[in-house]
Amino acid sequence: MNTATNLSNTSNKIFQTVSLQTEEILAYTADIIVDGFPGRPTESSFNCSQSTNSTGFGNICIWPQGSRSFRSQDVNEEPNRGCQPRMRGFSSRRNFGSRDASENLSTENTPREGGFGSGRSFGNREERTEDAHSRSRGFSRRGGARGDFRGGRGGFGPSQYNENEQRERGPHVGLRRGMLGGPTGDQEHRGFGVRGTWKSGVMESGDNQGPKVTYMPPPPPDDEEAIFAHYQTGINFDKYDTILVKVSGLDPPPAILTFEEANLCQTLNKNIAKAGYSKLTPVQKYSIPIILAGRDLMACAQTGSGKTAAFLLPILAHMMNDGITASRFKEQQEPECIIVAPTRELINQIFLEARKFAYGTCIRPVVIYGGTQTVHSIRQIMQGCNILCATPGRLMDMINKEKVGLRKVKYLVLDEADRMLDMGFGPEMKKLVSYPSMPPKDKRQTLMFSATFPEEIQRLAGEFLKTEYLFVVVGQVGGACSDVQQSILQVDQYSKREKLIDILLSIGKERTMVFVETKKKADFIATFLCQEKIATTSIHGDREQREREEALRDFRSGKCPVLVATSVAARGLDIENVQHVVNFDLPSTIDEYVHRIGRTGRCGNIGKAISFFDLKTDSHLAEPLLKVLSDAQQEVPVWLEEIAFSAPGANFSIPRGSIFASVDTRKTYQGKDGMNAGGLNQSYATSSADESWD
Ligand SMILES: Nc1ncnc2c1ncn2[C@@H]1O[C@H](COP(=O)(O)OP(=O)(O)OP(=O)(O)O)[C@@H](O)[C@H]1O
Repeated sequence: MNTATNLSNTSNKIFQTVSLQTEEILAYTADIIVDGFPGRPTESSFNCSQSTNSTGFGNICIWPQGSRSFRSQDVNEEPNRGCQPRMRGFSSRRNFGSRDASENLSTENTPREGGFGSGRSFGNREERTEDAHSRSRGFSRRGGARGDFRGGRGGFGPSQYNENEQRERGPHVGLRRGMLGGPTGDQEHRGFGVRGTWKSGVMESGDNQGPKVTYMPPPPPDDEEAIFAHYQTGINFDKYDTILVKVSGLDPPPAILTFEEANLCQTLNKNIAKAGYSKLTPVQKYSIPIILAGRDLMACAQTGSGKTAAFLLPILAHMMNDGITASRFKEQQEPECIIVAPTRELINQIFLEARKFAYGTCIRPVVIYGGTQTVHSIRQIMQGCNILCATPGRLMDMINKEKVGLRKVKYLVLDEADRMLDMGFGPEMKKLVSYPSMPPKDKRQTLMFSATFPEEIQRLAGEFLKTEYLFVVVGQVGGACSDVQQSILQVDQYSKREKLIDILLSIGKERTMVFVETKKKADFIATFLCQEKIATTSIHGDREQREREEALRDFRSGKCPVLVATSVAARGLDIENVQHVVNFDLPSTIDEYVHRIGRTGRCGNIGKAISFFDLKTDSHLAEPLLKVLSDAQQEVPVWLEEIAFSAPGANFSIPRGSIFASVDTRKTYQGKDGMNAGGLNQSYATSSADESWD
């Protein structure tokens, strides 16, 4: 209660918030003294490198024992304190500076569920806000030493904090109340009105708008060995062949069984071999011929099953066949292919894949994303660009600056398409496809990939695709990868940290991603783990891009085998050897759960996912969790079953499609006379499948 009392002296408003959440706050924070969350000293400002080197804890730092609580005005003073792990445990200090606490409260008070317009509906739409983030970071710097608290950058006002925090909390639920669909498109105004940094649907680049982002990502290594570095497929790779594949839509071309059947050019075949690919995965067997045939495609396949190559290879093959010449230095580039993805790290990864497969050709892929210097993006583009890999905010910025022309776009790829079309990014995507110079859908090929595809999104996606698009489903739409052994443990908020430590100690040095619900908590938990001498780093949307990339490098290299992450790292990231995922907090939606646990068990390798289920907050997930577990042939705890069955409105007789669209929604929504029924529901099994579709 001391915490609450202190806070009440500061602000009644805050106090009210505290009163509601005191228990939770105490559970997380009362016995932790950390370095002024949400920020913590950067290495440069706090000389953390010493601590980093000596502890091997990456870029996580702990305040020394005896430091007082953090308040924003401390910013200028902290650099002299140094940075080292405390010697004692976590129990001694409960002294929270008011602002610090108010931020904690903002975090914990953010509702788990929120509808349209609640803020929740922005999900982790990190990209749209990239420059807004950057600007606020920049402003905070003015008040302190360069590179000081990142925590300052988001501002301390609870409302702003909440907004940032909510963005990171995974997919919103607002979508279900209708999103892109409005004919007037005024959702954009609704969606963006909350922030003053969005004009005409395009994020201001930062020019004349406060301090600019100066980060220039280092160029990736360009020696052949680095370009083609890959990890081994796992023991279950061949089991992919037993998964049922369903293709719906008119006249789908037959699947191919081998790379040779794709008739790719020699250079591409060489690159495929150097990448260590000898056998197609199911999504590749079906998607490659469909894309080669010039068809639009929506494809849904489990995490880690090779969706990236499934679209890159046929696009590259087309481009090679078309005899695309190297684009020359020009003020404005007109790429033939645009690929968009929701997070910076993911788009960078896709770019690296594109670079790998395009190696030795004159096709030039380029990547641009937020959190980096705009001029750097412009420079990259101007040097020539055939395939533009971009996050939405930066892409729209470059289009508006006339650095990217859309006239020649033949291929538009939405990776993590359900995320790209939901409330967070949907308006930008709609803007992109309705841009005057963007070829209409019948003049371009539009391709969408994800492991999850809620029905509402499928319907929205239809607007972007030609009517006769094909829909490929490998396994169950929204199904978890069966190579991930899933366990659900009942753990309440107060016991989570202790349980996490137990798990991590038993895991040893195996690479583990720990997902939490908020950016703030990511910092808390990462610091807590460092304090416990577990080398940990963190990634979330409040970290500077440089720090995010450094965190990923440290995690990939094994320097920090534990990565605490928000949903920003839930989708797409393909990191070798991630053996465990821990959902310290369960996400708010089942789809997000599927993506998170899919960071392990990739490409036929096996992995484990442990999730803490808190009865107070996670009961709404019991039913969909039960379905995901049973579909993936996982053990379902009896208690989970009981909760699921006792949940109000629980109804296990509902068809799966109402939660997991196991059918093409065109069938559901267009009725018998819509899409030719003869063209729908062709089911295929790649081999020996003895299961049937439900
Ligand atoms: N045919 C193949 N043979 C060997 N390795 C492959 C093959 N296809 C893909 N891979 C590798 O499998 C890993 C996972 O692929 P990828 O990242 O494309 O999966 P994904 O389906 O997009 O996953 P997510 O849903 O998480 O985004 C990558 O390391 C990729 O290089």
